Amino acid sequence: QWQRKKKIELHLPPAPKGLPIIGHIHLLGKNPHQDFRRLAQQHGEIMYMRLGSLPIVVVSSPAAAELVLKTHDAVLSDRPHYLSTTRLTYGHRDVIFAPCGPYWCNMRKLCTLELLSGPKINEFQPMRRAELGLTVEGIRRAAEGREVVDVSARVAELVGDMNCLMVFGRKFVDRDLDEELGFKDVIDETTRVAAQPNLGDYFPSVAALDLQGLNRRIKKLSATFDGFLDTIIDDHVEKKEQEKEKKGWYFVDVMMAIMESGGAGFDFDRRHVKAVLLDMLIGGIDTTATTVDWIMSELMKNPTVMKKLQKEIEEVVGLDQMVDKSQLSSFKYLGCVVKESLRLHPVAPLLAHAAQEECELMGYNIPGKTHVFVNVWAIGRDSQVWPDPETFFPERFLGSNIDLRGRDFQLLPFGSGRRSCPGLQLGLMIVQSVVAQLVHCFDWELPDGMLPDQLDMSEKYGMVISRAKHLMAIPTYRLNKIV
Ligand code: HEM
Repeated sequence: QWQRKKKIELHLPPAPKGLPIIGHIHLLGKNPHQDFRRLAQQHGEIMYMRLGSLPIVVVSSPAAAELVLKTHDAVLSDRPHYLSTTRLTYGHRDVIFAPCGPYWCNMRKLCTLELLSGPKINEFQPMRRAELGLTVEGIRRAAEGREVVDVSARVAELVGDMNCLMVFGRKFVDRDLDEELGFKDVIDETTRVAAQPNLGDYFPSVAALDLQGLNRRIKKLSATFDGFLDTIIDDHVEKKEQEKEKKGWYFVDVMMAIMESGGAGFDFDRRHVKAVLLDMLIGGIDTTATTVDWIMSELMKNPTVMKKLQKEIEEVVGLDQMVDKSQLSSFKYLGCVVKESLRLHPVAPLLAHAAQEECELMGYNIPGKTHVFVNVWAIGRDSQVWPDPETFFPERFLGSNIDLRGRDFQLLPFGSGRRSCPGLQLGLMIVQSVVAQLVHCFDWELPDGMLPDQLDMSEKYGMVISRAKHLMAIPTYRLNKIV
């Protein structure tokens, strides 16, 4: 009776009309971020919905985002837990899905210190430069034969290699992870399956039936990763035995050393190591590669912007050499292009948070454990926030001090607050250097006489929103000599 009374007293945010039992599930299709935006246009910047038995709140304005990510950050920075993420993360022993608390806080600090800090990022700069050089050379050869290049696949491979070299100290070929699917394909498939609405999450009583077969698929994928990570860890243990005196430590070694020392100060076994390593793979590769993919797509769709960017880089670098990392900070227009692309294509369109306990938001009651989504995708396309929002126009950022690091709530591609992306510096640096190099070293043309405005920009929903179709283009080498 007390609970019923409490329910009646709750002043919940406005909600679309729901149905008995299923609530609002029927209102969501293949692209929930787009559906949430459409619904928010009718019901407002803060909206309450129920997916089966699961209460959710969606916010879709900079002011509401600030309340979630700054004002009420302490209460709203838990993560939603789903059947898929629970399995993939060894029961939330990672960083991305770990509940707020000492474990999450310590692991996040550790990842920042050992992999994502400025000095660590610099340590791996020569490796990243060499990998970029290999990719440019591969594309240059394709250009000689006027081949159509799968830009999406090349970028994914490059970013995957860079990331694996930093985390594991070696690269992998496709079949190292799965006999049939490629490395990036398995990561892609995982983020896609994990993001698919699972009836078992909405109706826990039918979870065991696995009506959509999603639990089976995620079980198979997590077994693939588990075997892969076990092999890597075993290799490192063996290598350490043989090369005791050698330094050359990679992130995996640091994790293993903490585990073996027993001095973490919190529970830390092989499952924790694997969960965190998986975060660095899934959190680092797909996000960065997809960001580059969207930027290259927008540049090919907008040839005048491409030319202007090439000119900016050429004026500093000339046409006799590749771009050097030290030159990146002088490319103001490149910064605008990156921001503008992330405004239209934030790779994580919904920041997924959860309420640790009941709180008040914009005068409404938010019950404890409610999932709170910040629709960054909708904010980036809101005409009240951005003039002519659907147009790709990097110049809107010239002379503006709107930043993408989480200070300005109209542009949140890396989130904001205590759950914001710890890989921002690394991710942004890789994005800028890859785009600068691809644009500087090559002219790009769409295949089969396709005109720029015919390029299909459809999205494919997942934990990361990627292009529905790979970006294909014909490169022409534009430097004066082979570098
Ligand atoms: C362009 C590249 C990247 C983008 C756009 C991006 C974006 C994001 C976003 C939007 C979040 C969630 C923020 C929130 O919930 O408020 C996040 C979290 C996270 N990202 Fe990134 N990210 C990128 C690169 C990376 C890289 C390179 C790594 C590491 C190798 C990384 C590791 C993480 C981790 C561990 C979290 C979870 C943080 C936590 O829950 O405490 N990210 N990222």
